This record gives sequence, C-alpha cells and structure tokens, in this order.
Amino acid sequence: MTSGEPQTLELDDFIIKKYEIKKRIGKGAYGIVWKACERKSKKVVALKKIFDAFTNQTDAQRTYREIMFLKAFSGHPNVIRLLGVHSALNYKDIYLVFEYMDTDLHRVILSKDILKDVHKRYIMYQLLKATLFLHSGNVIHRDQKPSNILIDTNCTCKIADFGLARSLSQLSDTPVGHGDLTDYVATRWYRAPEILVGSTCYTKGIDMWSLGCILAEMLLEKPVFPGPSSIQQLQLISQTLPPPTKEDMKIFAGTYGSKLFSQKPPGKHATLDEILREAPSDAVDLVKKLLVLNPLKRLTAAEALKHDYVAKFHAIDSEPVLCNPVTPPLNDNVMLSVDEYRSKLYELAVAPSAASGSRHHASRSRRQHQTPQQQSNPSKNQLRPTATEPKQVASRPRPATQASLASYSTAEARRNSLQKKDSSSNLASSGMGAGGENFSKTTAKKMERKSSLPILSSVSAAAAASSNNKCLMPASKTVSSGLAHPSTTSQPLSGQDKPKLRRTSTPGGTQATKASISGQRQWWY
Ligand SMILES: Nc1ncnc2c1ncn2[C@@H]1O[C@H](COP(=O)(O)OP(=O)(O)OP(=O)(O)O)[C@@H](O)[C@H]1O
Repeated sequence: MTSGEPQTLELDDFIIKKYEIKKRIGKGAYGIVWKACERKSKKVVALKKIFDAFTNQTDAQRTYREIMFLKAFSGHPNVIRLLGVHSALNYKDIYLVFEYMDTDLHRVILSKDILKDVHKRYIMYQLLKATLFLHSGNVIHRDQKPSNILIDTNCTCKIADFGLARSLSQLSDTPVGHGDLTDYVATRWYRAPEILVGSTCYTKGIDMWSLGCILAEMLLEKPVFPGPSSIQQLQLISQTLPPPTKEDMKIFAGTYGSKLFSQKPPGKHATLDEILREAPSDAVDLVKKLLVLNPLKRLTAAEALKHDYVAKFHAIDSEPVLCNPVTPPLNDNVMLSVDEYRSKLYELAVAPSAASGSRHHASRSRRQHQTPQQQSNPSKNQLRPTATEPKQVASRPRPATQASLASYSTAEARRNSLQKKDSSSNLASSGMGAGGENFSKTTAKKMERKSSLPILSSVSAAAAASSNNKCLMPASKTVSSGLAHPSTTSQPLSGQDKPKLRRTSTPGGTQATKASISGQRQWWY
C-alpha cells in the first residue's frame, strides 16, 4: 500500500463495500476514525471503528454508554450526530458512523492564531448550549476536552465521545460512595478537583470545570493546568485559585484534598488574572466563575449562557432543554456481563443492514438472555429502530412538562428547512462538499447585527499541526489492535481538505422518540 492510500486493512469487507474510505483522520484510545463516503448516498461521514468494544465489562459498558447517550442527544445541533451502528464480523469490534466534521478544537488550538476573539466566544457559547442540553437530561459528559470537540469550517462545534457520560438520575439511587466513580478515567487536565481527590461529590459542576479549562486553553493557546500526575495537577490548581473557605473545604472532607487545600501550596503562584492577563476581561471573569474549587459555586450552564462573554450569541429560544431525564435502558450502577451489554446494544442500536453474519451473532447472543416467554414470543425481541431509521414521535398524550419539548420539535423542523435552504448557497461559496451547517435566517441576522464573525483565513494550520500532534493528552487506555498510543493522535489532513472557518450559527433541536423499557419511561432523540 502506498503512503497516499488510506489504510483499510482493519476494515471489514462489507464496510468497504458500503463506504469509500478517504483517509484516516483520527485515533483515540478506543478506536480509529476515517473520513469516508457512503457509496450509495455520496454522503461524507466519519467512520469510527471501536476495537475490542466488548473485551471486558468495563469496555462493554463504555461502548454501550457511548452509543446509548449518543442516540439520546444526537439531535442537538452541538452534539455529534450518530448516523448508524454496524457490528464487525468478528463480533468484537463495532463501527459507528457519524456526520463528518473538519477537525477538532485540539488541532485548531495547536495551530495557534486561528481563533479570533469572536470565534472563541462562539465556540464557548455552543459548548455551553450543548452542556445545558445534556444537563437538562440529568446527564454529565465527564470528558469534555478540546479533542472531543469537533469543529467545522463554519465554526460549528459538536461535542463527541460519550463513553464516560453518566446519568445522574441513576446515580442518585446509589448510596454515596458506592461504585459511582470507580470507572472515572477522564483526561486529567480537564478533570475537576473534587474528582482528582476522589470525592464522591458528583455534580454537573464536573463538566463546568472542564469548560473553564477549555476556555482558558483557547485564551492561552495551551492547557491551563497540564499536570503530569494527579498530585501535580492538584498542585497546579491550588497554586492558581484562591484558597478555599471553610465551607469549600467540606467538599474535600475525608480526602487527600483536605490536607492539600488547607496548606499553602508549594512552588510559584500566579492567579488566573495574571495567567490570563492578555485576555479580555469578560473572558477572564467567565473563567474565574467556572474554575472554582467548590463545584456548588461554579456557574451552571444556564447561568454561564447569561454571562457577558457569550452575550452576542445568547438567545434563549435557540437553547433547548429536555423536560425529562435521560436514562439508559440498563441500570448504570450495576455492572452487567459483556454479553448483556452486547445483546442490549444489538437490540437497540445496531443497523439491520450490517453484515448478516453479525446479525446472526446478535440474535444468538440475544437468545442466550431471553426468558422462556420471550423465546416463545420472538416478536418481543425484534430490533428497535436504528439510528439511521426515521424516529417516531410519541403518540401518547404528553404530560404538561413535555409540552415545551413538543413545541421545540416543531420549531426545529422549521429551522431545519431554513437550514436546508441556506446550506446550498453557503456550502457552494465555501467550496465545501460536506460537513458544514448553516445559519438559520433569524440567527444569522442576529449575528450580523450583534457581531461580525470574521472569516478565518484557514484552519489548514490546524490540520498540519495534527501531523506533529504527539500525544499531548494523558494516556488512559491501550488498545490491543496495533494502535501506537492510547491518547488522541491524529493524521494530517490533505491539502484539498484545508478548511476555512466561516461565520455560522446552528440553532436546532430534536425530534422526540419515546421508548418504554423495563417499565421506565425514557426519551431518545
Ligand atoms: N465525526 C468526526 N468527524 C471528524 N473527525 C472526527 C469525528 N469523530 C472523531 N474524529 C476525530 O477522531 C479523534 C478521535 O475520536 P474519538 O474521540 O471519538 O475517539 P476515542 O477513541 O473515543 O478517543 P479518546 O481517546 O478521547 O477516548 C477525534 O479527536 C477527532 O479528531
């Protein structure tokens, strides 16, 4: 194989038949991501292969969570859209098909000087908007970091990688301190101090801390707390933030943090004001209100959306929230067997269009977990609609609390049709084949009025930087399928894919589908 050809040896034949593989675009701890084109529809997609998705219970649970939460939140304009799921023939790996995005925020930051002030504000606004949506479903992402934030030439951002997401609704049933954080391996630099000290104080503030780190990193063009170990990470934090009050110390009671934060931190001290002295004052103010030791005192996503820093973009009617908590069909507190996770995933998410061999495996595995009644009544075990099939809107009367969701879906349909109209002209002018999203007319007007988001000359530097991107992220897991490094490393983007960031905004939302599983009401989007 020549160096210019995409390496597709890792891909099943049925995948290569269905998708033309363009190039490898990313590699994370769990898999490889390719840019691909679906042969039939000519749609450009990102194809992620998760290797050994079901090796052990932890991996199986991670795969299960990632797909379930993606299915639940994919309708939001700032959450990556999952288009389909296929099983590999070996029944160990799994393919996820996503909408394609040009690059990720990590690469953009690495390439320096690409993001102007207004882009940083717009990115932050979109991240807050997406986080508000997740939090309204009582779910925390737990792994927000620049490489998990995908971005396109229109400066549209989408949160990806839901492998560590958790439903707080399920956690609240758990006795405090029991098994709730044992699986927590999020990237250290963006990890909240309460997590670093092993506290069981488990709130949406975890994501707000990560967002503070991301904003600070955009402003500094380098990570704000790049600790090489958990202890040093905590030291960097304690050297920078104001000392905790007595009340704050309660958060760290009984943990390593109570000692660490009660002492004067060793080493050099520089406050956030000093570190961020070149940044606009409203940016520094928002960072200071997110990077707060006490998670209960950090701004919530809803509060942060009202902050001056994102005022140019804030529009409450395009910041959707969910009315009901999102809970995966299997209780997240109970570690199930590999086969149980696999069976449930196949039942709920894997496309029936995948290789027939994998369907055979899936049904065999499902049969192993069927009750005698289920076995005698196979219709109960038919595959549910897949991510690629049109979703059904619940037909049952909605309780009052669901009304806003219903009207939101209507508004979304309207916006989508506007977006379609706008997109042809915008894509044509940007020279993009795919991957871009566009303004709704209303928001575009609002943005023109309120701000002028300059067209960035190019994010090609971001692409180029990716070739030198030597694993800046702390490692979390080694993959056994020949991946060189457990962290996020990236392939260079080719010249023809050099994108330009252009002005855009993508309000939007979801279409609701309701499923009742195990007697629990759930909302999937
Ligand atoms: N939809 C997409 N479009 C374009 N690039 C993508 C897409 N999804 C992922 N990537 C690229 O692939 C990289 C790895 O993807 P992802 O984070 O999903 O993998 P992972 O194995 O879960 O990573 P991690 O090490 O963060 O757990 C991303 O940082 C990004 O650069």
